[in-house]
Amino acid sequence: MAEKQLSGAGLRGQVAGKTALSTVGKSGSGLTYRGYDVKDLAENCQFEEVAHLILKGELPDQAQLDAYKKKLKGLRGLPQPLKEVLERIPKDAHPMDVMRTGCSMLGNLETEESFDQQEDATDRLLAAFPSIICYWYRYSHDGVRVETETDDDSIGGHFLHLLRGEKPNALHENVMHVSLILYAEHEFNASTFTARVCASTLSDLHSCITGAIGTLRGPLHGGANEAAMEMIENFKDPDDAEKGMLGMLERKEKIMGFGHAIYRESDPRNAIIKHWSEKLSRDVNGENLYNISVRCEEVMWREKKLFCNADFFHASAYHFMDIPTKLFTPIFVMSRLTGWAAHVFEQRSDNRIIRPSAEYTGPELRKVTPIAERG
Ligand SMILES: CC(=O)SCCNC(=O)CCNC(=O)[C@H](O)C(C)(C)COP(=O)(O)OP(=O)(O)OC[C@H]1O[C@@H](n2cnc3c(N)ncnc32)[C@H](O)[C@@H]1OP(=O)(O)O
Ligand SMILES: O=C([O-])CC(=O)C(=O)O
Repeated sequence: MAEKQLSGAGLRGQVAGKTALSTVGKSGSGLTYRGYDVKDLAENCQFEEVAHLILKGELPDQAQLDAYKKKLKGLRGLPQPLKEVLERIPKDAHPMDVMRTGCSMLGNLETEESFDQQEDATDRLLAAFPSIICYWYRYSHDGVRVETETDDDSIGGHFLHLLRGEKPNALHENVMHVSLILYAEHEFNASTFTARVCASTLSDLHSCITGAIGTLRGPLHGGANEAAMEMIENFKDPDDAEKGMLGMLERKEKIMGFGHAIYRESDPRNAIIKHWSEKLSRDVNGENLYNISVRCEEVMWREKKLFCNADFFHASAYHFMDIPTKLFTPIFVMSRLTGWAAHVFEQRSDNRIIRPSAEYTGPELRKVTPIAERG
């Protein structure tokens, strides 16, 4: 893959630190986690294997995977004070705000007292995030206090089970593995950089992750999958989508789910999730929405040479699994936690406080005028 010329505002193209965790947009492979191509991982691994790779350095063998899953299963329960906080968050709150509060509250109840607790604190969050979002969602929307300690085999299965009140089928659990793998890690993206800046002050893990959640929430980053869904569900058919997209382009509107800060001609995660979106569409008679999405992709490439990023076909894939649109970005959190935390560990292991300089554009040095003489 050709590398994009990176320069200009937004720190684009500037190396802000070192990482051994992933490569993005490098020749030979679009995206690697610790040397493995994301396509290879998505085809051959479960998400828990990839979480182990990112957080602990290597893919697990079978015994290690079984032990890791057992550990995570045992960490799904929520403390009563956290449940009480979740019950007080209104139904119309944004689920990303619920995630942010849930993470922060857990940091009060189970504070990371020293850095040697960092892996356990991360595993706890990994197991608890689906419980947090579903506990709030089911309580606020259905009046149900769900039992979060399920025996589901996987994090994605646990999430879908709590959300729907019944175990997911194999296809849906498999797509969750793929999706969580695709979203797990992405070098110095905005939310990860937030986590690293926070870590560089020697702050605690929950603060780093809470800040990262807030950064991921925006529509230019993780929030794009929700924004893409809101756009495509308003189109009647592919021709209507083409007309709508052309209008948006003419009005110079940003179209969510397209473009990327680093990739130039494709996001390697797109083809993978697109494949699964198509498969899911056939399962639920969702061909029209899938075809609308494909037409959007064609129009954006033809008109602007802009391609779908990881978020665009995630919208239809999640929709076909009957996941409410506002829960799309919290799924990203459940996955990206692995990348964020691994970057926090990496920052801590070789730390210097991150403190860049600014180019000053304000007034020259001046004297304070006494208040009575101002105005
Ligand atoms: C998992 C993720 O977080 S992936 C990213 C998710 N975000 C989105 O999908 C939001 C929509 N996309 C965007 O806003 C941008 O493409 C970003 C934020 C992802 C990257 O921003 P940048 O690095 O500034 O983009 P880039 O330099 O490639 O932009 C080139 C030009 O294309 C335009 N452009 C880029 N993306 C889009 C888009 N989605 N719709 C319309 N125009 C776009 C830019 O406005 C810019 O035009 P200009 O030169 O006239 O100002
Ligand atoms: O790298 C980025 O800027 C955004 C992105 O795709 C991600 O975080 O997955």
